[in-house]
Amino acid sequence: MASASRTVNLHPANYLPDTLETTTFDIIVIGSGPCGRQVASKTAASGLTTVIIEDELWGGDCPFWACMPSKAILRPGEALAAARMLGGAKELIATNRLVDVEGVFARRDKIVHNYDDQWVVNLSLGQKCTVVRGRGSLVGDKKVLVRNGNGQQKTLTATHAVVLSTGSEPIIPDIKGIETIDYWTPREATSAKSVPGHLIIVGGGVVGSEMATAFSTFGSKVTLICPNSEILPKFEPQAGKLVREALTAQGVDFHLSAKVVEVWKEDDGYTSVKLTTGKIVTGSDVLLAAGRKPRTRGIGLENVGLTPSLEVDPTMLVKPLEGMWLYAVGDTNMRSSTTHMGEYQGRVAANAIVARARGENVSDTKPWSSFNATADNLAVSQVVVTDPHLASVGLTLAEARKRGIDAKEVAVGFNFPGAWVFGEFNYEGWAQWVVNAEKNVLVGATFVGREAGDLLHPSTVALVGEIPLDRLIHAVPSFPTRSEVYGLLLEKWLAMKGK
Ligand SMILES: Cc1cc2nc3c(=O)[nH]c(=O)nc-3n(C[C@H](O)[C@H](O)[C@H](O)COP(=O)(O)OP(=O)(O)OC[C@H]3O[C@@H](n4cnc5c(N)ncnc54)[C@H](O)[C@@H]3O)c2cc1C
Ligand SMILES: NC(=O)c1ccc[n+]([C@@H]2O[C@H](COP(=O)([O-])OP(=O)(O)OC[C@H]3O[C@@H](n4cnc5c(N)ncnc54)[C@H](O)[C@@H]3O)[C@@H](O)[C@H]2O)c1
Repeated sequence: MASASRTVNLHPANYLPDTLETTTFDIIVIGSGPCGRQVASKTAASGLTTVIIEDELWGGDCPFWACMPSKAILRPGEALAAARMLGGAKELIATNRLVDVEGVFARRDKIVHNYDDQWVVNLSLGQKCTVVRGRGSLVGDKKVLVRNGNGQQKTLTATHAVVLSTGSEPIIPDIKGIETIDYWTPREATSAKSVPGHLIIVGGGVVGSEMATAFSTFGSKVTLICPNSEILPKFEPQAGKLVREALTAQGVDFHLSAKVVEVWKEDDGYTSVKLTTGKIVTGSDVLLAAGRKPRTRGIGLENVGLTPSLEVDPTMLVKPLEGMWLYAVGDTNMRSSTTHMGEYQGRVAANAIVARARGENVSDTKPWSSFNATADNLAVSQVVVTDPHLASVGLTLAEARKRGIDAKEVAVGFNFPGAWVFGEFNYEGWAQWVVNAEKNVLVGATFVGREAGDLLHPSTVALVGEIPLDRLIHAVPSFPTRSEVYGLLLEKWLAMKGK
């Protein structure tokens, strides 16, 4: 069995509620994750006094438990695989396809600063924010109680706004016997100290697919169980299929259209799971990766007449609530659970808070204004760090058509010189645009290919800027680079239009 416990360094002696010199701030932010800190840094920079409350590691999930450690453990396997495509490099790499796991974990520990959060605290202090460790909860309009484990507590008052940025927590599926096993959540996977013999992953979304990629390069046998007919169901079906085929080639077993109905512990310490298909799979460890829900329990929403599922307007103001003082950003509002989109919401919320504090009315702003998180609806971008990467922005073809858009699909492969230099004529990939044919602009894009995540951003820019595709032909990709795929997409689209 792999061990899951971690030591974290919280510096608990510092920044306690009793050390606060005042209890009144212009802005109170609950949660020091990337999204809360984004708001706080901007409100503080504009001269509004801002306090951040945090009851775990300062910095939230992204730097310690989520984005950074997951990408840290994925990158070595990916780099090795990329080098193995190249004659002249592959001969120098051991034929064993596994990474050096101890080295990978040591690098991960460095990247997460050994679970010591002082560097992020220093960032917040440098941004002129007041820092306080404890659990925050709403106790009335603009009133937040901060309480720590030692019984210290203070009630803080906001003169302008309270921002909820409390993040999300894993959904634990309702499976018979689940309470009898010692399962992993994503935290135990990204902070693993040893390698499971056989990891069973429940859920075929982003976490499930990324962790299947990582642990198979560590030498674990991996079985992934997904209730949908294809993995990564939020993306283009062809993209999920390509990632699954690559993982299958790497030795991962898939059970699609299957749910776990029961789990139990075997006498030898292994865990068995029974599927809706009747099959039983036995492994050393189980990772639950079945999605996330807002971390809103126990934060006092009932004290201001709200329920745990928060709805926000385009400025991130919580609806329906009088007084325009409560905002929710990042995973808390579950609009799109990524760091970059949550930080974007944080920027929009900060703009609105600062403007409202000056007495401006910013509630009826147009899409794409600095007070309106329009991209949440039209331009969500994401790179799934599987091997190959799955990078996407905007709408899928099906979503676009559902919205009544005259959407056309343009899809090409990666058979061109810029891709050949990354392998030996064997760089495999798929690029797809979803075009609004009537307006001649992009509404969606997907790229699948090894290390292809960075190909996405030009499409995001074209989509947000609504650049006419005829104009884009003047943006000439350099030769020989993988960006040549843009030329192929454009030529295909112009041919489809008969130009
Ligand atoms: C395994 C994994 C990998 C991921 N990889 C990526 C990736 O590569 N790229 C990407 O963009 N996204 C990734 N994500 C998603 C990303 O981690 C989240 O979207 C992001 O962390 C959300 O930031 P946040 O500020 O909303 O919340 P969080 O980062 O969760 O921060 C919320 C903070 O609030 C604190 N808090 C909660 N309640 C209270 C309270 N009552 N009082 C005081 N403090 C409180 C918590 O302790 C926490 O520190 C990944 C997620 C997972 C699970
Ligand atoms: N690279 C990145 O940007 C990155 C990486 C990891 C996570 N994240 C974010 O973190 C969030 C959480 O990721 P996630 O993979 O947990 O969620 P997800 O929503 O991406 O996928 C959840 C998966 O679990 C399945 N599922 C749901 N109920 C189930 C059940 N009862 N049994 C088995 N499977 C079930 C779903 O069908 C889906 O395939 C995502 O929103 C994602 O955007 C981002």
